[in-house]
Amino acid sequence: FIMAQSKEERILNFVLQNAIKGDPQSVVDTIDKYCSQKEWAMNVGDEKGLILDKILEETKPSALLELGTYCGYSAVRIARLLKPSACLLTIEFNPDFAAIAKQMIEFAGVQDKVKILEGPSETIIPQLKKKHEVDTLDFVFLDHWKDRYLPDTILLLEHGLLRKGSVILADNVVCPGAPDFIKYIRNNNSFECTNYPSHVEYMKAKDAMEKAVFLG
Ligand SMILES: Nc1ncnc2c1ncn2[C@@H]1O[C@H](Cn2cc(CNC(=O)c3cc([N+](=O)[O-])cc(O)c3O)nn2)[C@@H](O)[C@H]1O
Ligand SMILES: [Mg+2]
Repeated sequence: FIMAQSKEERILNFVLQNAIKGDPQSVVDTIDKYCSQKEWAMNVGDEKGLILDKILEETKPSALLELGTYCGYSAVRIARLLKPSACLLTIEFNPDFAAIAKQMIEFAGVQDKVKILEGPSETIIPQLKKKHEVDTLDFVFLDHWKDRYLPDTILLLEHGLLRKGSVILADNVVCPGAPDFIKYIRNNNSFECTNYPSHVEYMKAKDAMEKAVFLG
């Protein structure tokens, strides 16, 4: 019985049945279509997605980290813009969501540029250098629990994962908001911050993204 599935399974099935296999743009557009017309879901979405695209095109990153894979919308959106040698590591602790994201990423054909790391960010970030052969990160996308933005940013610093020029981009700094992260990052002279006003995905409510460039 179709409604017995989870919302995330319905999103994946809609993509498998309506998007073009191997075409990441069609996967992104199809998720946006479903989530704006049928069931809202917490993807970064098309409006904030264009801001993400622009910052990626300016940064041209090779080593990327995303916190909070969910259904894989932003992993596909990011990977579609990466050069062949670039690699996005994305951390997800919910095994059901990780399984859905894996299928979404493979259907889009970007699996060679994306690696899903299953587990909580607080456990995996300290393992990135030794276990996942990361040197430093060029780009970090924060889109997981909002009260983890600050502690995980501090973990990235403590583990030497940021270098001069590393870009951190945080979703939802207005709604739901990440006030402790914003207070810290805007008052820390080692970061140069820029705010990008926008709206909550698929809604009229105000939201924003914050870019913080590490100055070393
Ligand atoms: N410490 C963590 N480590 C690994 N994965 C995590 C962690 N915290 C959450 N996740 C995963 O992030 C995914 C997405 N996620 C993000 C959030 C928090 N984000 C929001 O609540 C949110 C809420 C709205 N909203 O209410 O309008 C809009 C947005 O864009 C949002 O990101 N909750 N789950 C989920 O799959 C979850 O398992
Ligand atoms: Mg978000």
